[in-house]
Amino acid sequence: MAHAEGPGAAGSLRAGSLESGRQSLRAMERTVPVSSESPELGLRHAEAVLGRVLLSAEWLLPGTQVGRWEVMARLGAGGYGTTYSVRRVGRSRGRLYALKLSRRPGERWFAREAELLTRVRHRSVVRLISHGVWRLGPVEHPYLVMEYVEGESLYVWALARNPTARQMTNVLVQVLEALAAAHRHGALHRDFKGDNVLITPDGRVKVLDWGAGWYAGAPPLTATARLPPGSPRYYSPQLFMWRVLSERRPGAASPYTYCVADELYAVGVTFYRLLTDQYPAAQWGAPREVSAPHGLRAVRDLNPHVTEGLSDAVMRMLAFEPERRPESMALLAGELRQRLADGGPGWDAPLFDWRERTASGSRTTVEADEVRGPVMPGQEIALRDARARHLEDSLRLRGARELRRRDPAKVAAAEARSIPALQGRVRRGRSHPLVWGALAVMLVGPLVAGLTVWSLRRTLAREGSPLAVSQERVVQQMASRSGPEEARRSSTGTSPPVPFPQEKEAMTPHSPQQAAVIPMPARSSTLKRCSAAVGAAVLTACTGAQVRPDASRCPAGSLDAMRKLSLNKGGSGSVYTDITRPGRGSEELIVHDGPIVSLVIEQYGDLPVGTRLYGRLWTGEGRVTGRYTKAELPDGRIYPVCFVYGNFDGLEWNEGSKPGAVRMPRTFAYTVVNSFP
Ligand SMILES: Nc1ncnc2c1ncn2[C@@H]1O[C@H](COP(=O)(O)OP(=O)(O)OP(=O)(O)O)[C@@H](O)[C@H]1O
Repeated sequence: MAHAEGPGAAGSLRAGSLESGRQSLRAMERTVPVSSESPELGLRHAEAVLGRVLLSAEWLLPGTQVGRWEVMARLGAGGYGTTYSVRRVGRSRGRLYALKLSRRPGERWFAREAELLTRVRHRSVVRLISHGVWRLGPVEHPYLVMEYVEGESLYVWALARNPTARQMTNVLVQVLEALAAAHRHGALHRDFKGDNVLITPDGRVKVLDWGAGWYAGAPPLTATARLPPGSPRYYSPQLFMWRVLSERRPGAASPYTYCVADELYAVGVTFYRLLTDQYPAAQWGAPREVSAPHGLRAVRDLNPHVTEGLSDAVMRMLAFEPERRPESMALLAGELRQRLADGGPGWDAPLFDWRERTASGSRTTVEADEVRGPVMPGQEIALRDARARHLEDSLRLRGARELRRRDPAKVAAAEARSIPALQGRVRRGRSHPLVWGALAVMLVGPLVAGLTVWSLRRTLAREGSPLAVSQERVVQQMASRSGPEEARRSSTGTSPPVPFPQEKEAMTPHSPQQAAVIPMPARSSTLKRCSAAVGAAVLTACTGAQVRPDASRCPAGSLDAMRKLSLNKGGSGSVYTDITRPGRGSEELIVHDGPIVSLVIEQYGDLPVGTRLYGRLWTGEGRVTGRYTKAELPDGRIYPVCFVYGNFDGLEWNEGSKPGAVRMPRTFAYTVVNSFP
């Protein structure tokens, strides 16, 4: 249950919080611009502005107490307030919550949001814990305390993950179910967009920001507003035209009655953008053309990777006439669930092509979060705010430049970032086998599909398949719209993990017997296909069972590289055996002879979670042995390494294995060696 905390209970700025604020001076020195290069002077300057900074509801220092809540960090600011992560006072290791503090006193949106969140309880709607008013001097700022959602906004998630149609549809279904729950309670969100949805590392949806919402009998948000709140890009054609009319003839039109059909349209706009990287064009009148029954280009026209079922659902939400949109969110959710259950392989391919890897020198650098520089006393907050906004704008612009293609390294890094969160959940005993399933699917789903699609397209393109040519053309058309730089890039997707020269050597079997089994140098078209592809299906079709390789030296430079990475002989860490094979950690995996790409899921030395290990497996003689010769870190750095799969002796076959198709645990380990045994 959510609790209301009155001004009395909320309390005001306490001596304790001032004290803890002082203790945070060094931290503040990092975040508040200082006017001196000397740390001591900087500290004094920071102390001088401490009072001013503490007095802003927009920039509370860690340690500040708001009612029963202690501020940990600032999460971000929106149109009406600032959100902080908080803990209950006195519970330094307790659970995190999100506290949204109103910028202005007596903000009505907060009461509206609290009321809506109290009415709408659903697993995909952020949970309200408590609400109250924080007194800062004579001013009262309303605040809400909500469950803390560890996750990314829907747009960020989609850009960083390159999800499949199935994953995207799962998200859409959860969104529809959350909004349907609100509709059942006679409430509307009225500001639905991708920025107001968080996706947790295990793929769960939380719809946020209900302050603009509506329920029967809700008091007006402002005395004069006749226009429903929300973002114009997400307005339905009816709402858009009403707005144009009311601007031309103020006072002539009666207030707009926002309804479920408008909310459906906003969901349609969000998913149109997610699936095509662009907003739908504004619809000014009912479409007449048969070829474009909605007056919009269909999602599948713009992005052929979107399945028909998903494209169709989004286009129906965007129908010009409200009565042609789905009857209810719940019905559409049910329909999509059914489509998912019946779905074919198209549902499991990533929605966007992979970007060709750029040279490491051309990688963009990430700007530091800090905002530094000289500042006039008294201007700290305004300047800081302006700089933070500028930083956000440039990050957004950079995001926009990444249209159309997704970067496999970024996807791997994003996936690696969510592993600790999921592991934390497992450790806290709140895990469910499904979590691991979801993790595995999220980890490897996009990669398997991306790599397999890449390999197939590459192979087809080489052989001049008409399908490849036509897909290529569509992709080029899409790329050319996304900017000159993007258009210049080749459209063949990510580069394969081609072995280093030394890697090739370490992987090439030395005994004549082995050489007979794998005709490596042969250049038949089938073998070319094999060597280009990482997709497991292609690989396994091409390679046969082999025996254990001979002992050999480590790849050149690997010993130095491993020293640099603090990787000592005998040390080990856990890996997902094959990043191209999704599934639960507890499930078995069939491995075959040939190249393998594993994903590090446990840090050892300076080899972080999310590192990709490139190597080779051999399955002969009742044991699986493997060697890794290249490590690609999530930040794109590549090192030669000398690891064995499992330990020095490899791993005995599990029951039911046969040469060339051996049952193995899906998660296993690597061991650092100084020569291959
Ligand atoms: N319950 C929550 N758990 C974790 N993070 C949250 C939570 N609620 C909000 N946030 C994050 O806090 C930041 C600020 O959110 P806030 O709702 O204040 O503004 P906004 O959504 O960015 O803007 P606006 O409200 O104007 O649409 C966002 O990055 C948001 O993702």
